[in-house]
Amino acid sequence: MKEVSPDHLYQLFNRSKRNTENVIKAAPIGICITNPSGHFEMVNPAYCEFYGYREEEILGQHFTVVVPEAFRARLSALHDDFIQGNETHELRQEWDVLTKSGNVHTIIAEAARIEGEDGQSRKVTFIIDITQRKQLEVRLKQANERLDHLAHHDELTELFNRRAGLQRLDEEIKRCKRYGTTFSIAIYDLDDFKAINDTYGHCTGDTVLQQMTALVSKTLRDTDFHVRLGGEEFLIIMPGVNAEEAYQGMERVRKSVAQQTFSEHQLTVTLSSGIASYVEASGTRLLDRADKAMYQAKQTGRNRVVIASSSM
Ligand SMILES: Nc1nc2c(ncn2[C@@H]2O[C@H](COP(=O)(O)OP(=O)(O)OP(=O)(O)O)[C@@H](O)[C@H]2O)c(=O)[nH]1
Repeated sequence: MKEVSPDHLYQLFNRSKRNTENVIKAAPIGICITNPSGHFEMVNPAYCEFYGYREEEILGQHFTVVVPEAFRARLSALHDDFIQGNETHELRQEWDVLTKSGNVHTIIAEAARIEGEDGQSRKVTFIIDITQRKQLEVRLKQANERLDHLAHHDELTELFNRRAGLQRLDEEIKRCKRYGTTFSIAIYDLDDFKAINDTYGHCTGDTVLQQMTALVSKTLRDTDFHVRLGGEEFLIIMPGVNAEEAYQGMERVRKSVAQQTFSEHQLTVTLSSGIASYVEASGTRLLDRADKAMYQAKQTGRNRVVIASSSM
């Protein structure tokens, strides 16, 4: 075997060191090396650019200069554990970090332990900026929540829509069948609402619907489920409530609507309502009975609440 001279070995070592340094310098991701006490010993240009520091500014500083105040103690402890080889956390982690100008970014950091020339451990950290991806994820989550909301709510009044209402009605019937409890529904409809649209326009009509439904929701119990069935017809599902209690509740609603004025034109409106209670009926049958009671309320002069009779 050919013998390698110490000089040659030294040259090879230096070349390898230079090569490593060049690779680190050219790397498109941020890389830093911290010493056992957590101070920066090396930062590459991508690291400096990301944090907005010049190399000479950041070298020698404690690495927590790029960590938001709230995480500093925790990250310092993790750094110590890592240097000592006691890390229990995942090496690849997501963190919020702080740039020189005070902006918070999100990074993925991955770390490796190396040995320094003094024989002590060093931590090499590789960082990838995922701020934009994070922001997109947040926007996507918000868009999905909005879509989900739209799927179950009416856009004008923000009440539950017909589909969500009918689904809830079926669930309530199942619950009552199973536990032998009861519930009531009320259907209500504004009286002569067409006249408001015809006189003041559709926009004013919309405002009246929004303000009136908000007032009704405020008057109801938290456990009641308020639904826009369509147009100016609404449904209220009242769990655990019998017909008489539902009547009292709807009388309260009817009176508060009749006493209030709506829109910039200070309009007054009244409503007619029909009530039906659960008696081993299907959702459709229950709606039908409440609808007939409401029709009777309209027929007998409007601005009133009628409980469905057993013959309905
Ligand atoms: N502004 C507005 N009007 C609506 C909306 N949905 C339904 N309407 C109106 O509500 C009115 C309903 O009219 P009708 O069915 O004749 O009922 P009404 O005038 O309230 O009379 P009664 O129910 O018999 O007391 C129509 O003018 C519809 O255009 C809506 O989202 N916005």
